[in-house]
Amino acid sequence: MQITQYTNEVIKELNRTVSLISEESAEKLVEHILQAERIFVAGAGRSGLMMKAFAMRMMHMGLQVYVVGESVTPGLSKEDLLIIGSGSGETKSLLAMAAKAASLGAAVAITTVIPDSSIGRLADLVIQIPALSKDTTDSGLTSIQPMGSLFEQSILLLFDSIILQMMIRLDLDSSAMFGNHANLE
Ligand SMILES: O=C([C@H](O)CO)[C@H](O)[C@H](O)COP(=O)(O)O
Repeated sequence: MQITQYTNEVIKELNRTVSLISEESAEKLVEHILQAERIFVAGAGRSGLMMKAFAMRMMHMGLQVYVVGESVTPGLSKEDLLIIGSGSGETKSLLAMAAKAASLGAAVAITTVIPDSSIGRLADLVIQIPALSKDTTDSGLTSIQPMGSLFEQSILLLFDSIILQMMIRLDLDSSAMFGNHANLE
């Protein structure tokens, strides 16, 4: 298959996947974000890269947002929201973070393939992504892509769409957000 044909197949997979995400749970994530004092995001590997991309856009919106594990990230408190991106919902470091956040009384949200995963069961809000997790072989879903690619792409698109809705809610446009763009590049 040619590379551009692969791209078309990936887009079809994404179309199928994002159309099955619950609008209600996505809206609830928006509410949680807007009500939180500060937002912390966490994820490992490629899922973590998508969480960083989401954090960057929220920073552009003027929200107080931190990536867990960065040297300047402060402690979490009960007024805060922790958003985890984990296809499997089982990544040990993230499970420990979710448990700690819950014990501190902070709200925990997760985007995951498996709502009934260890982190999913701990979370206050679960957004299910009907994709494959990195080691799923028998979910009944198929993808031409390896491991968690479909999940990772789907959350990136979901988060970018959540940003679009929050821009309306906060009356922000791209040029206002550009005011917060990095200028030491
Ligand atoms: O890097 C990863 C990826 O699956 C490769 O496609 C994962 O995002 C990383 O291992 C974290 O896993 P999950 O917590 O299950 O998303």
